[in-house]
Amino acid sequence: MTDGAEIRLVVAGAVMRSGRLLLAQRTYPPEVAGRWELPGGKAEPGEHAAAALRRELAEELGVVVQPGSRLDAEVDLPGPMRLIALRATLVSGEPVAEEHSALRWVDAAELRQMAARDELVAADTVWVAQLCALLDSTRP
Ligand SMILES: Nc1nc2c([nH]c(=O)n2[C@H]2C[C@H](O)[C@@H](COP(=O)(O)OP(=O)(O)OP(=O)(O)O)O2)c(=O)[nH]1
Repeated sequence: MTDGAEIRLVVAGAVMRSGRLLLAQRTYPPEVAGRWELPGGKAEPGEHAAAALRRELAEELGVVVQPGSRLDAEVDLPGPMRLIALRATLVSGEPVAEEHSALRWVDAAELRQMAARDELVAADTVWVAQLCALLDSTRP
């Protein structure tokens, strides 16, 4: 238990298209700057995960997404925060890095390679196996 501080929910989006996953490169804080993550952000108090993801991806990437099912793992982060990820489908718009330094679409092999090279935000490595399986099953 903590000192009673509320645990803040962080919702990340696994946006997949044609066997590729959208990754975004963080610009801050310094300890994770340059590493790649699933785009997303903190839910407002009382905000549902899907609504938070729609809002964050509109703000960060300028797109409309349809949130879907949750990835298996969740991660407790300092703060305290709890990180979850939802699959998401692009409904309209093409992602633009409004708040990240870069975006890239990776296939399963590239995602595995980035994880092996320690290029991902540490917490996100819990999803690599599941994401690779999903990417391989949706490859065109
Ligand atoms: N968005 C996102 N955040 C992640 C991931 N993995 C991970 O450890 N985090 C951490 C980094 C941050 O400490 C926290 C989310 O912060 P954020 O900076 O994305 O949140 P936000 O968009 O609401 O930003 P802010 O207004 O608080 O600056 O969760 C991930 O895949 N996506």
